Amino acid sequence: MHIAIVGNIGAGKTTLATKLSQHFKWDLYLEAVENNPYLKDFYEDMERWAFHLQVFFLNSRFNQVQQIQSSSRSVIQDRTIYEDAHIFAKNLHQSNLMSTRDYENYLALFQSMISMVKAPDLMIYLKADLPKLIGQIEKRNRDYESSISINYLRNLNEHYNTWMSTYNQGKLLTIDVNSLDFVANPEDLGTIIEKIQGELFGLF
Ligand SMILES: Nc1ncnc2c1ncn2[C@@H]1O[C@H](COP(=O)(O)OP(=O)(O)OP(=O)(O)O)[C@@H](O)[C@H]1O
Repeated sequence: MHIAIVGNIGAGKTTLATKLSQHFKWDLYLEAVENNPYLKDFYEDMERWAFHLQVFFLNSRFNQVQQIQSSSRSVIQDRTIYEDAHIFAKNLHQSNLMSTRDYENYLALFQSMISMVKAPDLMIYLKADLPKLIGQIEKRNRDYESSISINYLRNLNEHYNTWMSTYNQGKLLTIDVNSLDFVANPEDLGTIIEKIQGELFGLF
C-alpha cells in the first residue's frame, strides 16, 4: 500500500509522515533535502537554477517511486512527483522564472516518466493558509528558506488548490491543518489517524 502526503512548503508533511510511519509501522520515504546540490542556489537565484533543480527533483522522486512500487511493504511518502510538475515547475514557468523552452523540455521528460508511475492508494493533502505556512517556516528557521516570499507561497497554494480540485487518480483525503497542531496535541493526531483509517479500511 502506498500512502502519500502532499502540501505546500511548511504544511507539516515531514512531521506527519514520520508520526504516521511510527503509528501504522509503514516505511518512510522522505525528500532528499540535505544532499540536494541545487536547493540553496535555487533560493538565491530562482531563474538561474530553476531547470537544474526541477530535473534533480524529478529524477530523485522517480527513483523513489520505483523503489516504492517494487516494495512489498506499506509505505508513506513525503511529497509526490506530481507536485514537482503540477505545482513547482508550472509555477516557475508562469512566474517567468523558467523559459518556455526549458519548461517544455522538462514536461516531455515528466510525461515519459509518469507513464511508469502508479498513483498512490491514498493521497493526504495538508491544506494550510499563508499565516500557518509562514509560522512553520519561521519556526524551523532553515537558512536557505529565509528568502521565500509571501508571493511565492501564495502562488504555490493557488496551484495546489487548482490541482487538488481536479485530482481523480485515486483516493484523496484533504485535511485542513490551520487549526490543528499534531505535535503539541495528541488528540489532533488521533483525529487525523481516525480519518485515515476510515479512508483505508472503512466500509464506504
Ligand atoms: N520541485 C520542487 N521545486 C522547488 N522546490 C522544491 C521542490 N520540491 C521541494 N522543494 C523544496 O525543497 C525543500 C524541501 O523541504 P521539506 O522536505 O522539509 O519539505 P517542505 O515542503 O518544507 O514540507 P513540510 O514542511 O510540509 O514538511 C522545501 O524548501 C521545498 O519547498
